[in-house]
Amino acid sequence: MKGVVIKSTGSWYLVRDADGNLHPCRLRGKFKLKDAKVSNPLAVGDRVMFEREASEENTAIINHIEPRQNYIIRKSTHKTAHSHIIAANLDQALLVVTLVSPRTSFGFIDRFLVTAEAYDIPVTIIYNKIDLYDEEDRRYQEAISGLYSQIGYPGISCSAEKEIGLEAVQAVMQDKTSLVSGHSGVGKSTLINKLVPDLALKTSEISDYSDKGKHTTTFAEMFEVNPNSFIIDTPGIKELGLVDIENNELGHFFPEIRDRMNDCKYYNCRHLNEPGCAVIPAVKAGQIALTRYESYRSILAEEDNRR
Ligand SMILES: Nc1nc2c(ncn2[C@@H]2O[C@H](COP(=O)(O)OP(=O)(O)OP(=O)(O)O)[C@@H](O)[C@H]2O)c(=O)[nH]1
Ligand SMILES: [Zn+2]
Repeated sequence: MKGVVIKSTGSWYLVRDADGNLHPCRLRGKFKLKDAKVSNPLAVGDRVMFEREASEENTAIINHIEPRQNYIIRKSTHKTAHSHIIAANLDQALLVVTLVSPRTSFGFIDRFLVTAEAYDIPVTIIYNKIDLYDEEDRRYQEAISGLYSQIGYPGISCSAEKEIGLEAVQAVMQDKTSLVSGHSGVGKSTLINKLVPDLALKTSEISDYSDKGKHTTTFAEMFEVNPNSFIIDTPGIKELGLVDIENNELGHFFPEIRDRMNDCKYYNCRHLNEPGCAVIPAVKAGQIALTRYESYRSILAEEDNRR
């Protein structure tokens, strides 16, 4: 049978078949880790084939993993330790941010976008808590969402709590598997609760299975919004770890820098103070937002420090 992993605990997996039935599964022993730097062979979102074992009543065995279209990892903070695959086969990421209560920083947003670019995952930014806006906040919001949509990250404004604008969120999720991210307190849980019918029921159904496993540490869970649309929630994961980015590659992950860097005089221009740089004049002329350029510089400096 075919299915999708909706929960992974490390030692066993919960797989959803095409009819929506859940199957606790184990991985056939022959699966070795192909990538030695990664600690888990299978993650939420993986498409698998599985079969029931005659001897075991309740557990099925996964015997095939489909190649991944993409995946996101969490890098370990220890240099020697393994990275963890958080989720696989994502169509898009929805980054939930708030301009008030609390205000999401540009640094946080841009870092997330760089990672998503590196993984080639499209991002829509969800501006939540618009019910708290005053006139000034509204203007600010328009400027910020204008800035990001021009670069290629469309925005949706909503209030999860007051149920404003949720149809638009639903529309972008339709027929897709979406990762929902955002820092603590932006309203991810509130939003997911409004979007996923019977969420409490589904959560308890999943945790019924979890109790049977020994290691229940979970990194991500997948929920059905409707038969063709899924959300991947990553409780406890605030940021995606930056992937390894070579020194002069970072510009590739800022679309507005990427568009101009071919005109720089030096092929390895870092767009800091090099002569003949095509990026710096665009920042000065206001064609590239200063906040974006500052994020670029700050990520670059951090990468330098890690070397
Ligand atoms: N005014 C207002 N408050 C909201 C809205 N959405 C969520 N909240 C409130 O914001 C607080 C945080 O919401 P959560 O849904 O718990 O946020 P979260 O992103 O899941 O936070 P973590 O679980 O810490 O990751 C709660 O008190 C919510 O009631 C909104 O649209 N408007
Ligand atoms: Zn340059």
